Amino acid sequence: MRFTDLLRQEAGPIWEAEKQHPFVRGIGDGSLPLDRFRFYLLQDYLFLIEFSRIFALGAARAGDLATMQHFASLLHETLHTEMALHKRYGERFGISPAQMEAAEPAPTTIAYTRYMLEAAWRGTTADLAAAVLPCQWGYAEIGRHLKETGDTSEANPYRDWILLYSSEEFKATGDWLREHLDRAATESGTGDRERWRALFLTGSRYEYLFWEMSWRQERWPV
Ligand SMILES: Cc1ncc(C[n+]2csc(CCO)c2C)c(N)n1
Repeated sequence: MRFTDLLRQEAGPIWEAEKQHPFVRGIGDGSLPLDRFRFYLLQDYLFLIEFSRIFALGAARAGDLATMQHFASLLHETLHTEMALHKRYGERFGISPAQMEAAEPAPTTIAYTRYMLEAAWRGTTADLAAAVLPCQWGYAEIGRHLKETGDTSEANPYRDWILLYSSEEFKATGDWLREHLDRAATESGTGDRERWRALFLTGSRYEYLFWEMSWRQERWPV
C-alpha cells in the first residue's frame, strides 16, 4: 500500500466529517446561504495568497529541475486559475479583487496558513507536500463527491465551484504531490514518516476547521 493511502485511511473520519459538514453539503445542493459563502470567499482569497508562498518555497527548495517545474505550475495554477474563480464569484457579489485582498483574516485563516508555512519553511519538499496534501487532494475528493451526489445544474449558484474542483486537470496536480511524498517515504526512516503523518492529520483537521469557520462566520471575540 502506498504511504499516502495509509495517511488517507487514517484521516478517513476527518475527511468523512468534512463531506458531512453543512457548509459542504450546502455547496453540493445549492442551499448554502449566500452570506456564508461570501465570508468563505473572502477568507479563501486570503488563504490562496498565503498558500501560494508555500509553492514558491517548494520551487526554491527543489532538488531538481522537474520538481521545480511542478511547484512552479502549482504556484501558477493557484495564483491564476483558482484565484480567477474567486474573482468571478467576487464580481457576482459586487466585491472587487482589491476589496477581497483587503479583507481581515479570521483566526482560523491565520492559524492554518501559518501552520503550513512554518512546516514548509523548516522542512523539506516532502514535508511541504505532507502539509498541503489534505488541501489539494481533499478539495479534489470533495469536488468529485459533490459532482456525483450534488446538483450541478445552472440552478446551483455554486456550480462553478464544484466544476473547478472536480476537474481532471485539478486532480492531476494533486497526484504529483502524492507521488512526491510516496517517493520520499520509500527512501526514509520511521522518524520522517511519523512527522509526515502528523502534518497530514493536522492539515486535514484544519481543512475541517476552515468549513466550520466559514459556516459560523468566525470573528475575533474582541
Ligand atoms: C481552505 C482551502 N483548502 C484547500 C483549497 C484548495 N486549494 C488551495 S491551493 C490549491 C492548490 C492548487 O490550486 C488547492 C487545491 C482551498 N481553496 N481552500
